[in-house]
Formats: sequence, structure tokens, C-alpha cells
Amino acid sequence: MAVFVVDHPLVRHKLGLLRKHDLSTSSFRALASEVSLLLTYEATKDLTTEPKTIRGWAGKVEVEEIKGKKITVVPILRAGLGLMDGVLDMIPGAKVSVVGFYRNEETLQPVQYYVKLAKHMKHRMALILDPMLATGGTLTATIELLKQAGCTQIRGIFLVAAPEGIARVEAAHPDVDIYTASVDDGLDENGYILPGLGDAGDKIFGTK
Ligand SMILES: O=P(O)(O)OC[C@H]1O[C@H](OP(=O)(O)OP(=O)(O)O)[C@H](O)[C@@H]1O
Ligand SMILES: O=c1cc[nH]c(=O)[nH]1
Ligand SMILES: [Mg+2]
Repeated sequence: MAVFVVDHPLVRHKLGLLRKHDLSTSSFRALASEVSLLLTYEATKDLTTEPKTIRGWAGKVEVEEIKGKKITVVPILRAGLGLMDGVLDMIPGAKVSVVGFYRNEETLQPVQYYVKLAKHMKHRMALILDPMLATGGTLTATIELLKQAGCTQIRGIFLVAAPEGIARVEAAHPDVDIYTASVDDGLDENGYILPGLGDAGDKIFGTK
């Protein structure tokens, strides 16, 4: 498994703003979306293209088109929806496969409550979206679900990841790559990432 920490200055700056304790819901939403767009740029940088001849303003011109596998974006409800607009700004044609999990607050185990996948999953690259990779339980469950549907190429986009979660996913699914703005210090006793962002779902949806 490769872990790509996107340390572009714009990402570092925006992540710093996201960590501010009294950030408004609207600012958190806007920044989460902006960082997801920048992470998508990195997560798709090795897509192959093929030449195509089109008619340009001065006659024929050879351009490039993304080849082969189509992409499905997989936001994990709820908080993953906060990354979706930024990613779809970059990949407007992507199909969206929605997966719903919440983390049981006591056991920290993921509980599945919704799945609606795009068709032909085995021909698509899946880009999982979630602001937080904490214990890795939710991501592991999502990867298993996608693999059962036939996915062979899976990447995950996270604002912040904890080393514990990365290690867990790496052990179970070494073929999955992670793109994140930061690998933080670790988890607290409640399974929250430190320094982290707090409860990303609550911040995106304005719930407390
Ligand atoms: O790596 P894990 O330990 O599994 O934790 C990460 C999960 O926890 C959060 O979701 P939450 O359960 O708070 O649901 P929400 O998106 O509805 O707020 C977060 O958005 C991840 O999905
Ligand atoms: O730090 C964390 C961990 C899980 N879910 C969150 O929203 N934040
Ligand atoms: Mg939450």
C-alpha cells in the first residue's frame, strides 16, 4: 500500500484553517471541498490517456482523453459527502456509489446502513471519500464491500489519517492506496484523531 501525503502549500494552508476550533460550518464545508479537489488532482495523476483527433479552431488537432477504466466516487455517509463536490468538480463524469456507515461510539465498530453502488464496478476505479481515517474499521469494511462487488482498483481520499488506521488497512488490503493531507499523531481514548479535526461529520452538517 502506498500512502501519499499531499504536502502542497495550498493543502497545508487549508488544512491549518480546517483545524481551527471555532471555524464556521460554511467555512469548514468550503475548505473540505477545496482540499478534496486538490487531493483528487494527486490521486488521479497516473491515469493513462490516449490520443484522439478532434476538429479545433484551425483544423485537426490531436488531444488526449483519459483511457480505459471509468471512475466511481464512493462517499462514505455522512461525512464523505463533504468531499464529494470538490472531487466531482475535477471528475464531473464519475458515477457515484454511496456507502453508509456510522461508527458505534462505544465499540468503535462500523455499522452499515446503506449501499447503492454504480453498475459495472469491476471495470471501475473506486475513489473512496471520507474526511477521517481513524481506527480504519470503516475503511476496511468499505473496501471489503467494494471488492465483493468486483472492484480491483481502489484508492481512498482523506483529509486526515491516523497511523493506527493506515496500519490496519495496510495489513488487510495492501493493494489499496491512500491520499491524505496529513498523517496525524494518533488516536485518543475515544478513537478520535489527534490533533485531527474533531467530528468531521458534525462540522460538515452543523450538528453537535
Ligand atoms: O476509521 P474509523 O475508526 O472507522 O472512523 C472513521 C469514521 O468515523 C467517522 O464517521 P462517523 O461514524 O462519525 O459517521 P458520520 O460520517 O455520520 O458522522 C468518519 O467520517 C469515518 O467514516
Ligand atoms: O477524529 C475523528 C475520528 C472519527 N471520526 C471523526 O469525525 N473524527
Ligand atoms: Mg461523525
